[in-house]
Amino acid sequence: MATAAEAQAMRHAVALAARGLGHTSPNPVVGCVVLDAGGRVVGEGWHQRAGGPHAEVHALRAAGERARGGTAVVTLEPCDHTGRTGPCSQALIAAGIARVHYAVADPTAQAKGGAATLAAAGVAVDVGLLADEAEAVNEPWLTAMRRGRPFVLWKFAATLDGRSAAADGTSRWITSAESRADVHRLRAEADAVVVGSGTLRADDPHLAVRDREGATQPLRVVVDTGATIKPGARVLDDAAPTLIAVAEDAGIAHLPRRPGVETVRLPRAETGLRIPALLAELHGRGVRSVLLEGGPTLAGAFLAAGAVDKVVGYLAPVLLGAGPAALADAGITTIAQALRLETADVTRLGPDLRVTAAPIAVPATAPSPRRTEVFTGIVEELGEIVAIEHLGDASRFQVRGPLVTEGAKHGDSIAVNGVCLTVVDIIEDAEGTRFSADVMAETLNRSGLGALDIGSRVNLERPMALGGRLGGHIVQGHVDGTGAIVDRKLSEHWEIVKISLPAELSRYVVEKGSITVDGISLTVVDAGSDYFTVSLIPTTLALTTLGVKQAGDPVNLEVDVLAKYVERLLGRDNGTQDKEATS
Ligand SMILES: NC(=O)C1=CN([C@@H]2O[C@H](COP(=O)(O)OP(=O)(O)OC[C@H]3O[C@@H](n4cnc5c(N)ncnc54)[C@H](OP(=O)(O)O)[C@@H]3O)[C@@H](O)[C@H]2O)C=CC1
Ligand SMILES: Nc1c(N[C@@H]2O[C@H](COP(=O)(O)O)[C@@H](O)[C@H]2O)[nH]c(=O)[nH]c1=O
Repeated sequence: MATAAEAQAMRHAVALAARGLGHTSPNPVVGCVVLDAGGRVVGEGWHQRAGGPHAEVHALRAAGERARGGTAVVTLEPCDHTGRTGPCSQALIAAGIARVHYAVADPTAQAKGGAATLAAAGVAVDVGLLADEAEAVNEPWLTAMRRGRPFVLWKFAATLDGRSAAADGTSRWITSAESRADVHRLRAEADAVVVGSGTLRADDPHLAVRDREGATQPLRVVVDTGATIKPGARVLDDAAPTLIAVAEDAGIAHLPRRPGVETVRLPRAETGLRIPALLAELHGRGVRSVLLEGGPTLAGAFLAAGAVDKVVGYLAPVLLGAGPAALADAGITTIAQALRLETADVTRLGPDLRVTAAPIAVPATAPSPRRTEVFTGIVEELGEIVAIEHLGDASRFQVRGPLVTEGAKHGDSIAVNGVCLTVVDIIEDAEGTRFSADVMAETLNRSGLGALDIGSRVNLERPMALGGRLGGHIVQGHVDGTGAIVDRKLSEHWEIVKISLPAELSRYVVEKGSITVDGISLTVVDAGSDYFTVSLIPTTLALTTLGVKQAGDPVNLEVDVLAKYVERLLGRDNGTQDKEATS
């Protein structure tokens, strides 16, 4: 339990952290307040710039000897590593701090562990004080660390009838001076401001921060597949650095070559450049937060890629009646696919309204309203879990699987150990291409996915394509239950594996029938009331999880859907059928 003084100190620490916004990338913003043994504030500080002292060091310096026996209140778990500065955990121990309250755990493998080091040194450690506030101030950095790509805030300015420009393409200005000044605050807090080539041509935008003293200028990024930018474009001046993203085959001889202006070649998508590749490039350059300033076409592509974390719309009491909408095609064709947002804030700015909202996370393992996928149980690739992030009672898995990830996009399905998951993100960087997918608590509990760890191998299969071969049998990717490997017996050419079977599933399992084990379509050799056996050929052993799983390891089971239909048609299911399936 925190005292009132500690809670007040944390509130102040969050405000201190906010002072670093826009200056600390690629580091987080962090605030710290030190209380002496009597609960009086004796030091405070915040991380002011990357490479500079951390918040704890500033606060401890200010407190001096008064820190001994006192409490440090800090918005993020103190770091445990030596980077450009020493570990804060050691600094706190050396200063004689007796208790540490930190609000949010550090999600990075490099820095986390400070809490454990402090506890091992006898410091009392508490986590979670004002965690929501501390999460909010560090949202861009935390999102970037958790998702492996920069946080993206899409900003647009629109008339009350939803237009972002007039019919002739002019759009200056729809919103008021107050709103536009607020946009410069957003630019100052962002590491990069991004626009598409359409906006570049229509507006010749400048994209730098203006009228904000001490602001760190963001990287100006133009997404210009064909390198159409004119040498005299305003973004090419020296007010801020500029990155021109072009296609791998674009001619760039005419582009200016001077300090502050860089060109990067990226792979093409169906339209324009690949958004995940753009974000990976920016992430690699230390960009943790992107302000996407449009226009409507590029914003649609970001949304379709699942790459918008927050939206801020400035709505002006203006009508145009014609002209481009604030958002162009985002891959949504029917109302069931509408991207629903949760409004976080509505503020009046002069005559305008500023609405801030975030996409509502749809549990990715919920039945899709859009389609029913069909798998065949022929595993395409043995993938690997490379990260697991805990999001409340759900988990976000990052899975390495270059084959199934190729050409995949946000919203696609991939069966992971026989569980149909929806791709949230495609992540491309030096570590290779991965996809991330969310798994609800219910699925974690009811399938073997909850037992997976970083490094676990997983069977991966994309849904069957129209006209593809049905190599195995019809697999839905809806796990009915879990069994466990009972034993494995080697024979000369194959291995007989015995797997335990939950009692409620045994009626669907018959000799020579089909069953899906961890997403693999297999033929049942022998079926008992609480077990079945399958024989595995060397190829299956080499290419799937069943080659490595040992006695006691859990496996996901999906019984043959035909058996369920037969049972229902014969009226023998007592209405219980399939209610237990996980997804
Ligand atoms: N009110 C507001 O907030 C804003 C209004 N506007 C207005 O919007 C209009 C311009 O909008 P628009 O033409 O949609 O321009 P965009 O800025 O959205 O640029 C679209 C272009 O970006 C390029 N691009 C690169 N990669 C991709 C990708 N993956 N997906 C889609 N496009 C990609 C494409 O051209 P290519 O591949 O050839 O490079 C595409 O045509 C102007 O009238 C401007 O005034 C613009 C911004 C904000
Ligand atoms: N029209 C419009 C906006 N347009 C956005 O501002 C960009 C111009 O930036 P700059 O050249 O730096 O002033 C332009 O390209 C587009 O992205 N923004 C707004 O807040 N309100 C508006 O009414």
